Amino acid sequence: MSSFADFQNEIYLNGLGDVLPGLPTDLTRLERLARKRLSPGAHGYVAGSAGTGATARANREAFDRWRIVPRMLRDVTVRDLSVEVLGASLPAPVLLGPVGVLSIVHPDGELAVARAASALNVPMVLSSAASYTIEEVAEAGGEGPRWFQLYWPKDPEIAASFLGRAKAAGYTALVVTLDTPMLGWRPHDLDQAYLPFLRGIGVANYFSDPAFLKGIGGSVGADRSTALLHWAAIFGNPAVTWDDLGFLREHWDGPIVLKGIQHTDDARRAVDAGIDGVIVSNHGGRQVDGAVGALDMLPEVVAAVGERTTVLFDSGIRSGADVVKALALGARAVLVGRPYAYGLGLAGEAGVRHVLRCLMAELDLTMALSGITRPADLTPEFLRGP
Ligand SMILES: Cc1cc2nc3c(=O)[nH]c(=O)nc-3n(C[C@H](O)[C@H](O)[C@H](O)COP(=O)(O)O)c2cc1C
Ligand SMILES: CC(C)CC(=O)C(=O)O
Repeated sequence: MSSFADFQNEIYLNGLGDVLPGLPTDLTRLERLARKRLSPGAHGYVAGSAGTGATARANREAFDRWRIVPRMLRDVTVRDLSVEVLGASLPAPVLLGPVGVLSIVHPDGELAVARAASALNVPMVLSSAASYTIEEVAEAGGEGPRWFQLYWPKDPEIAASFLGRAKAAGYTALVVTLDTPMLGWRPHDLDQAYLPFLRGIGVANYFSDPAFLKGIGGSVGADRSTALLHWAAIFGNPAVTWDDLGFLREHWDGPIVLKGIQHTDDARRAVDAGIDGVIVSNHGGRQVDGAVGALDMLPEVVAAVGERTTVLFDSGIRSGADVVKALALGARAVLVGRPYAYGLGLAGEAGVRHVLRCLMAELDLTMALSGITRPADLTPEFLRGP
């Protein structure tokens, strides 16, 4: 695709329904449609956030406080959205972030996401808590780029086994999520008594893992309750500290990225420990209620470690303009979460492609109309801020 915005002309010429699965092109409207179409339990799980929702709101408010200041007469005919991230070239500064349990919104779950990502050559970050296994998703994604996200389990043998499986299945980078050693307080799910795992969704990697099975006598068994209880016991590891990062290096020889960094000191420690990148993220506001908006911390983290490491960002991205803002504040690329889960829920693989194409086309147009032709040229000077 020479210009992502050609997509806009395709829509004008052929009509939305001929080019897209008939879904809204504004991802906030897509979100509202998903609320109507998904089951209350699944919608509540995806849309929900921690406590009163203050952090999720703070994520959006942080974006609203920054405004783009477009520049004129800068020849924006030819644009190139590609960026290099951890040694790989991406078609645009956008990745599909790790979202687990996706078969709650569509039976094809992560398989459909892998196909959509592969079609656009966008990296998909596969969650440890996916509904399909590391190997199944790799096969669905074919030659497409893929990263693996680790939820650091209590049992180091399971962690090592996951990393070995991911490596063997062609996942190139490792994302280690630090902000979820346990689930946050999520009233949406508590009130509906809805937790995907207890319904056996999101445990595919565990139930197919020799190290996990060893802990329950070799197999899951017809009554899955023993296996599920064991899963709940080993899923998160609240005891890990900075001293344990060496374990990751011992078992993973590719790039390692820490997800959930919000404080500059943590970012510095990560870099001092030889980590290849950080994701400034508060898990989309799903973990700590009353936390700072993720975008509010991005400039500080970039100032602290931006010259020494790759800084990525997620939490609250809903439009191409949001991507422009995060990039101008120093992120190399962004990850999206809920929007593509809604696309998946509404239209399967085509819905995920829809979300990616809309986001990239809008990013391309917003850059062009702001006088920018390459992501690397985006600097804080293009923003007016708090
Ligand atoms: C339904 C759902 C499941 C998620 N599962 C994971 C996961 O398995 N691993 C992980 O690191 N983050 C997970 N996340 C967090 C996302 O990776 C990401 O940080 C967040 O969704 C970004 O915010 P956004 O939804 O506003 O784009 C999940 C988010 C949602 C909404
Ligand atoms: C396995 C989970 C903890 C999934 C997750 O990260 C989330 O629901 O936010």
